[in-house]
Parts: sequence; structure tokens; C-alpha cells
Amino acid sequence: MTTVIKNGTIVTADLSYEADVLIEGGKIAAIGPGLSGDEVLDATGCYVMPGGIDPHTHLEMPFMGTYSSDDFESGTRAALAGGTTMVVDFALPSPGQGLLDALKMWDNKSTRAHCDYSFHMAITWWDRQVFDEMETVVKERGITTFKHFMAYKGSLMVNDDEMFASFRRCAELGAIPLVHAENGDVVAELSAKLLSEGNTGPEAHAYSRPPQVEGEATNRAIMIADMAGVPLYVVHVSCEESHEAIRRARMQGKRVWGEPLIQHLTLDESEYFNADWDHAARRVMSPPFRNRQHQDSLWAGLASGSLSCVATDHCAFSTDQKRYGIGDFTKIPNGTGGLEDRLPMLWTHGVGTGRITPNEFVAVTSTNIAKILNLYPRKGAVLVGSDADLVVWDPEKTKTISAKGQQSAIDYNVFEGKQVRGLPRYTLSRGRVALADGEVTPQEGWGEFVKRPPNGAVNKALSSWKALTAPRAIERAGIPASGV
Ligand SMILES: NC(=O)NCCC(=O)O
Ligand SMILES: [Zn+2]
Ligand SMILES: [Zn+2]
Repeated sequence: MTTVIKNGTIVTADLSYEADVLIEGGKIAAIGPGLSGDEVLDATGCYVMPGGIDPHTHLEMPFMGTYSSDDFESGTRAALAGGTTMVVDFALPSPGQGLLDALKMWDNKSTRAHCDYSFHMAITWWDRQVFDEMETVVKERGITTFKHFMAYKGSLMVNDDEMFASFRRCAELGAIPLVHAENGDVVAELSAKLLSEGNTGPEAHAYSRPPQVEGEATNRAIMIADMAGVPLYVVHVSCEESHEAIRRARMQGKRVWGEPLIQHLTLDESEYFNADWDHAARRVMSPPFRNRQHQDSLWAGLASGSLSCVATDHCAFSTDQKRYGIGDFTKIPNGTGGLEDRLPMLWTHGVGTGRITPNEFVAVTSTNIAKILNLYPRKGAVLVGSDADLVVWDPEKTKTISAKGQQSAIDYNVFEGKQVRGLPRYTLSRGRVALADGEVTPQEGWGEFVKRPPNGAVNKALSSWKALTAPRAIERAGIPASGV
């Protein structure tokens, strides 16, 4: 059985051209004019693009005394509805739990996925067992990215010595460390002060995490990565202070990537000042939403290339869950949703306004992360031999975002009422039509785990450079290297 996508314009990260796409056995079999197949999908007036890859989700994540409400079933269904065909979630060992033990739990959760997926592994504590198991995680499980929380003191946070040790281990294994960059010590102090002064509402969450805590931590992580000789990926970059540190590092030749979220690009801090407690609490996430200047900085980063990927950090909690924090903002579960809305919102506010081109849209939603994660060209590409993870994008299709009818399991949507122009006509997961004209055809368990090889090109280049420039002992005539 073959499928052909006809009459569309193929849009990739570097080219736009008219051609049909033939799919066979879940892969792209041919690209060119006048192709035919058993099933025909009409793409007249549409762009045929690589499906979105969301590199940052938390599905059924145990966090702050509860679990995020979207699991791999509803979460990946939401992804496909919005044109995303792969998600990368975080396996999260509790302190003291082995990495391989935690992975078993994520393997169980993810059996329900409707689209392909991979994992990042979180380093939430440090000892010899973690050091040893990192090798198995990379070499046997094909998980080559390790996340470090510099915030959430007392639960997920790791200190600088642990981070440096883990970053060095990543360098040895050809893996990439990720950081949630916020200074957790300062956040804890500011939170306690705000609470003691009677600032208990959701707006105090934003006051407790000013841009400086993010800028400082981003810069610290960049320097630690440089000293460890490893590339670095900074998740949910929300402000100019953090972006500036990444921009500067990249200009110095350091291998650093920054990931803004669609929420930070399109929603601002005024959401926390809303008189309705529920409205404000539903938008509590870390880092918090910022002001217009920070948003402009993030958009400029996408246009100029100093920021690389747009994600969601999809971590959805219901209103009832958010209400755990009435009277104490530090107990509001941190996280927002966005899987179904990332692509339409970015197209509308990015391509629709001229801030980014359609090719840049493909780069920041799919191709760049596929390259960073060493998945390209299996994913993130429209090439013969690539997986047929594709979206047929109708730039004229409109809708008003609403929790009514959304795929996510929660009872609201942080983008409620936003108008979007640009939506998928079809979403294909390895050739299977999973969305057609707004209707999802779910298939639980269709999604496959995607292994990733270590030692991508950037790791290789950086380790060569670090070996060449490593400190060397000076040999001196008559002076032995070791003491007499
Ligand atoms: N971002 C957030 O508030 N929740 C999810 C966990 C994290 O990424 O920090
Ligand atoms: Zn985070
Ligand atoms: Zn996250």
C-alpha cells in the first residue's frame, strides 16, 4: 500500500519547491512531479513539511505531589492534532533511584503513545551508580541527552559539583547535557521572603524568579560545560539575560543551543496579575512568563539563529491540581500545556507576522532539534529514505483555540481565545494518516521508541578541539615530572 501527497509545495529548513511525495512502508519512497499511489492526499494550496518534533514534554510526570495530567496517550494525541509527530520526554529518577530503574517506569508509560518518541534522562542525584549507569543508558538504550535541574531545591536540583561531574561523564560518552537554568538557592530565598511578607498568590511565583536567576544560572552552566568540554542545550530560555549568555557563548565558538517555548514567545507576565486566581495559577510555570522586551529578544534569537528550537515543556495540570497552591504559591504545580498549539501559534505569530520565514519555521520546530539529537535525516527531513513523519500545512485554515474540543485531558487552555491562521490538513506518523481535516484517528501503541546514536558531529568536533587545546605539562631539562 502506497500513499501519495499531491499538488503541494514542499517546505524544508532550506528549500521550498513544488513536488509530490510518495510514501511506502512508513518511509518517503520518492519525491518529484506526477507521482501516483494507492491512497491520494490532496495538498493543493498547502505546504508539505517535516512533522514537528517537540524536544521537551513531561507526560504523566510525578511532580510537586501529583502527576501531570496528560499521559502518553492524550499527550501524543494532542501532538498529532497540532502537526507534531515526535516528542522527547524526560525519564526522571527520584533521588536515590537508579537510572535504569526509572527508565523501566517510562517504558511502561510510553507504550500508549500514538506517535514516535524518545527520552532524555534526568540526573537528579549523583554517585558511582549514576556514573556507571549513564554508559548503559547511552550505549544500550540510545538515550544521549541528560537533563540537570539547577532549580527545585530539595527535590530535583543538583549542585555545581554534581553538574560538573555529570557534564564530564557526558563528554566521555559523546552525550549532551541539558539544563533547566534557574538559580535554585536564590529562588528558595526569594520565595520564603515573599511568603513571610504575605505574598501568597500566583503573581509571587513570577516575583520569586526574576530574569537574573535565569541569566546567572545559564551563564554558570555554559562555563561549567566549557570546562567539562561538552556541548550544552539550555531548555525553556525565557528572557534576554539567558539569551544574552547563549548569544555571547555562541559568538565565542562555544557549542550552546537555546530553546524558547511557544508560551514565553506569545504570553506575557500580565497573565499573573489577573484578578481570577485560577486564571493566574493555570499559567504558573518555571521560568514564568516575561514582558514584551524579553519576548522581542526571543523572537530576534529565532530569526538570527542564536536560539535554535521552539518547544512546549508540555506539563499540564488541571485546575483542581493547581488549587493545591491556594494560600501558598510555592505549592502550585509548575507547568503549562501547549502540544496541540505549538505549531499553529508559532506559524500565526512568527510566519504570519514576518518575524520568521516558513523555512525557519521548519528549522526551529523540527530540523534543528533532529540534528542536535542526531536523528537527522531519519526525522526532521523531507528526503527519500526519511521516516514519513509529515504535516500537510494549510496556511489559510483558521480556528479559535479553546479547551472545548482539545485533545489534552485538562479543563482549560492557556491560549484560550487566541485566533490562529495556519493548521494541519493532514498529519502523518510513519506514513499513517493520524489527522485529516481536524479529525484525529488515534492508534494507541503506534508510536515507537527512537534510539539515538551518541557522538554526533558537534560532540566529535568539540572533543577534538578540547584534546588539541588541553593543558600540557612543560618538560624541563633535568627536572623530573614527579617529585624525587
Ligand atoms: N516548567 C515547568 O514549570 N514545569 C515542568 C518542569 C520543568 O521543566 O521545570
Ligand atoms: Zn524546567
Ligand atoms: Zn520541563
